[in-house]
Amino acid sequence: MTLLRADHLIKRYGGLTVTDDVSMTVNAGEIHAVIGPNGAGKTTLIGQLSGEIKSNSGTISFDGNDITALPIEQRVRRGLARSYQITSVFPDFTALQNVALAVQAQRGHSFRFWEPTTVARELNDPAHQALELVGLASRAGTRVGDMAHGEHRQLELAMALACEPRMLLLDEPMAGMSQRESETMTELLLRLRGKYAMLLVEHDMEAVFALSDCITVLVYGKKIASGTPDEIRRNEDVKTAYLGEEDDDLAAHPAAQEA
Ligand SMILES: Nc1ncnc2c1ncn2[C@@H]1O[C@H](COP(=O)(O)OP(=O)(O)OP(=O)(O)O)[C@@H](O)[C@H]1O
Repeated sequence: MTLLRADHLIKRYGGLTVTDDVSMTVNAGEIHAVIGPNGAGKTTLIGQLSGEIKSNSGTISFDGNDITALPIEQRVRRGLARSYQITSVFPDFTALQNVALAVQAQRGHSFRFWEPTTVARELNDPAHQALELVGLASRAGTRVGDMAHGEHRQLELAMALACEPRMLLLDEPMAGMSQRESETMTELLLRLRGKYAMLLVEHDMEAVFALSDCITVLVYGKKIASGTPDEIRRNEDVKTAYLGEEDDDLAAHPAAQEA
């Protein structure tokens, strides 16, 4: 079942077309990766889908409803959540407090007339569940400023999950991670697959090929290919697009060399 559908999205900055007529679909429960060389427009596309960036043209529908004109918070309430950047957390607060604040932000003002103890439970229970889901239950009382980088990225995910999404937009969840941390995040996303649809922008090709049901390749804002990991590995246009890329060289990656 198609959960998210983007049709003919265009984003221009002056004379530069950053998203160039991109159409794609993401099915419920599936992990759909968007890859491409630096500057291909991946982060911009995520911004357009989340509502942070206004498209010049094109439409986005979620669960069959047109959400093109909806602001971020209304998209979140419908179940389309972008993983928070760690810069938006409070380092002196605990992990639990930060996730509880994300729950509160998502639920808006509905607690105004409630008893404080009820408010605390209504915020802390889903926050605890989200921490449990990402494997941070034992760190609930830890000050966020004292947590490791990998744990910060898990926390960002917990904050997005606390909003009870149906689909997550994940912009480089493995960025800056050690090999071990990256493997932990890959295992975590694999556990969440099926329950949540995910659009994943990631430079770690090992993770992308291990996780994805479908991969879309962007180059200079244009979609040049979309298909299963096997189809993408074998695609000549994709191999050509990545030649010369030192860091992200798809052709040089073990996952790609299996083909
Ligand atoms: N606000 C902006 N104003 C002007 N140009 C922008 C703006 N945001 C992005 N761009 C340009 O759009 C292009 C795509 O940027 P974007 O960050 O979406 O690419 P990306 O594929 O996510 O790159 P990376 O892999 O390096 O994160 C780049 O050329 C970038 O310089």
